[in-house]
Amino acid sequence: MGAEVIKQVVYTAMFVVLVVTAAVIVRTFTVKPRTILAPPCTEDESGFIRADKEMINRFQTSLKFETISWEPGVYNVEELLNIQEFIKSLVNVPTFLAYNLINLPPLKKENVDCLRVIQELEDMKAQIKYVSSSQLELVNFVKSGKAIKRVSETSFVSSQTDTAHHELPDFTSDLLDDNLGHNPDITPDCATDDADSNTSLVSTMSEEELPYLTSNAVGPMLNVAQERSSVLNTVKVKSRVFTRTDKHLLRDVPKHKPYSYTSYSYALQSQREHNQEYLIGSVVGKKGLQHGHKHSVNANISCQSTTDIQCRESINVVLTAQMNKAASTSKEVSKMNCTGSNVLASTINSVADKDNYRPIAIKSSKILVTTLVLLDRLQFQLDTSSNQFGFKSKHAYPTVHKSPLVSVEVIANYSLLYTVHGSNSALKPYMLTGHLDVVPVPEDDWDAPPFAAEIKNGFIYGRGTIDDKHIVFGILEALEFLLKHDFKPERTFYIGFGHDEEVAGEHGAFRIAELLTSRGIHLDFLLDEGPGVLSGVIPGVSKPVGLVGCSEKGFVTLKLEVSTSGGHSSMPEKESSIGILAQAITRLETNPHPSVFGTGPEKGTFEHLAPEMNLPYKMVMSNLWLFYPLVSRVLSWKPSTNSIVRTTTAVTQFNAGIKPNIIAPHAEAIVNHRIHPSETVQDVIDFDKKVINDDRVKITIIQSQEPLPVSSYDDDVFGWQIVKTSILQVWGHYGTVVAPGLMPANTDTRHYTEITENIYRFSPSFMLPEDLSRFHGRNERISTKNYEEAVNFFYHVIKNADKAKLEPVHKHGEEL
Ligand SMILES: CCCCCCCC/C=C\CCCCCCCC(=O)N[C@@H](CC(N)=O)C(=O)O
Repeated sequence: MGAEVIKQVVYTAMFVVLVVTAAVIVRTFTVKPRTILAPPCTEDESGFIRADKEMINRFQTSLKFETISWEPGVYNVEELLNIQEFIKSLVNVPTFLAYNLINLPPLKKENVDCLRVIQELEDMKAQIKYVSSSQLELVNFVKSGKAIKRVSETSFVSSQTDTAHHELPDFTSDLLDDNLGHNPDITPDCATDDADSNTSLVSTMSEEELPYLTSNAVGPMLNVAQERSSVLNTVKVKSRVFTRTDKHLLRDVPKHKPYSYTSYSYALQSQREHNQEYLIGSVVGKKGLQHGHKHSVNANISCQSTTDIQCRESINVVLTAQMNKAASTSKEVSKMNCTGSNVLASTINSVADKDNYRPIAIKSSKILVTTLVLLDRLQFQLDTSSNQFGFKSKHAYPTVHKSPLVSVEVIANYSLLYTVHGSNSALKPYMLTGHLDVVPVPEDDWDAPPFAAEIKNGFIYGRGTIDDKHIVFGILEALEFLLKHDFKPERTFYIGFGHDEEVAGEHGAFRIAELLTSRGIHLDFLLDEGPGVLSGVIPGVSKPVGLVGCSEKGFVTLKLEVSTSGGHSSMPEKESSIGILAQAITRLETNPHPSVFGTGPEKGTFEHLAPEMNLPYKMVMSNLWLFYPLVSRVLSWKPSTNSIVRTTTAVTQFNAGIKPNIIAPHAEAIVNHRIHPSETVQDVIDFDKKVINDDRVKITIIQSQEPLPVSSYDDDVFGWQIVKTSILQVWGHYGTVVAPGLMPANTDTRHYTEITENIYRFSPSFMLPEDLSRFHGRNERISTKNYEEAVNFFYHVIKNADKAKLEPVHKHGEEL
């Protein structure tokens, strides 16, 4: 009886194995490539867009500009004076960015949304927690007269002195009378009084001291910065006072206008004697007199310290003080249009010429980057309806910018929205997006300088080459070519270039999406940056894979903190804050989030690629129902493939301790998770808490974003097919196959989920495994050939998407 049962079990098991094996074999040999439905472009319509010298040159020029939006504004004062000239010299540089810098229309006060500016100022105050105490500190400095005294005591060397002393504004008085920026009684007339008291104050100063007085907004700033810095070295401060800045920096006020300006810019630079660290501060101010009434004095102060972040904070305090003042004059809005705007306008006018209010973001070998996130917060709404950009004839893409079919809007001061008007309003519009900003270069040990756009062995090196200026300029080149060849689209499409994607797009893409939503626009599909054409990256596939992100991982950034009593290092407790936190971090790293492979769009990746794989892989990948655990394990080995298998954990910052013999009472770390689409932010936190299992570790959320929805990659979905077909048109001759996938990083697409269900992420970059680390890393580059392919890719997208519907091209489609 027992033997009979065993026999039955063995037979059953053999039968099961046989059936499974048969199923695996059948499946392996019957999988077929997916259908392409979208119509390819015909050669005669297109020709091929050849990347000639000019096209490459336009792209190279774009790489010499850096637009970063994530650090507080920092100017290299030494070079400020060159900028105006530099900008002028750019007028004929045929680049899109040059147009951005040069040809924006002048600020029109009547178009400034005052209430919004003021609201933004208020928001800003709320965000900057340390402001009130530091501001008080500054004001007290000034009130006690310490500031001036201290500045005078420091060994200043004046390189230039101003000859028109009696006209110098006193920024200190602004700070004082402003009463921390909350005095609602401040009016333009108060500014008149300020100016008078300045004069008397000035008259008590000796000739030599004058420059220091005029820098008295910087003086306390430096003092605060120095006080906060724990370095006790003597600081030698070199004062450089620029003469009347209308000569150097500011515009000449047209004589016929019934107002006049006196404008000033002062800069201080200090150099620590031994370690060559620099502290640079600048004050830019403007006093306006209009119709006999003096307007307020405004100042903007910026500072850079190579070593002391506190310094920058203190400078922001002063800037905020000025802004607070502006906000407090809201009563006067109607009279003065918008005082908040004046603060900014004075800043802007100080570095740009007459017709430009736009801040400058340039980096070349000569000019240092300036970044203006503080200004970003104050978003002017410009009236661009007249489309009066002065760049048209000079611009690199004149046809695009002249075409009656194209309108351009500046969004949130820096971002751009192009509308290419189609003739058939029955066709649902689509959108192409990219971003203008780049990430900084933390180290410059590149094979070629990161902002020189040098070509070496056929590759253009530069920050932004693959992230993401090739998209911005690829789209513009393709559109220029098409319009030149009389292309008149039937389907309307939008092109959105955000300016702050690298910091989550909360100003640029967010506002573009908001605007489109307010216009009731719903898109058929949207295409943004994403993975690319990957060769040798996906295991088992020898052909290049055009991987299109159909979803995007979410993220949560957590702060982990441990606080203990600290104390003398000679009598330590058994555990320290650092030790406890380190243990928590170790637990997180040694207990990765579980594999959820196969529950998101990565399943589609392998379903699409299985038919293209070599036999063993083909067998495994076309039978994921059986081999999930094995595949998941193999994919976990490499960071790039591991990123699609699970929610990842990256410990990105760790801070604790100040001195070798002090036990750090406080330790904190930042952990950045990228969340797989089948999980949520809460799942991740719950998991972490369980793994850490220590109540002494306080966990707070810094920022989070749920994973984005999965867009359809069915054969009958228009957008998917457009992207797929266009990839094959450009890279098909390499035997490229297209597959849907999961975008492991984030893009601007998070802001567009309300206006379309079909979001695809694909960068027209040909990538080998070693190229993946070039994103945000060293030696970012693109081959000139690849750039040409990028342009042609967008050419095909625009042509393909202009068709009304999909038509089958291959008949052999079969579901897996
Ligand atoms: C079997 C499939 C293997 C899949 C391999 C994945 C290969 C991925 C290839 C390229 C990834 C491209 C990553 C570019 C990221 C650019 C976007 C970015 O950096 N975003 C930032 C900022 C933001 N928008 O939040 C980010 O932190 O994610």
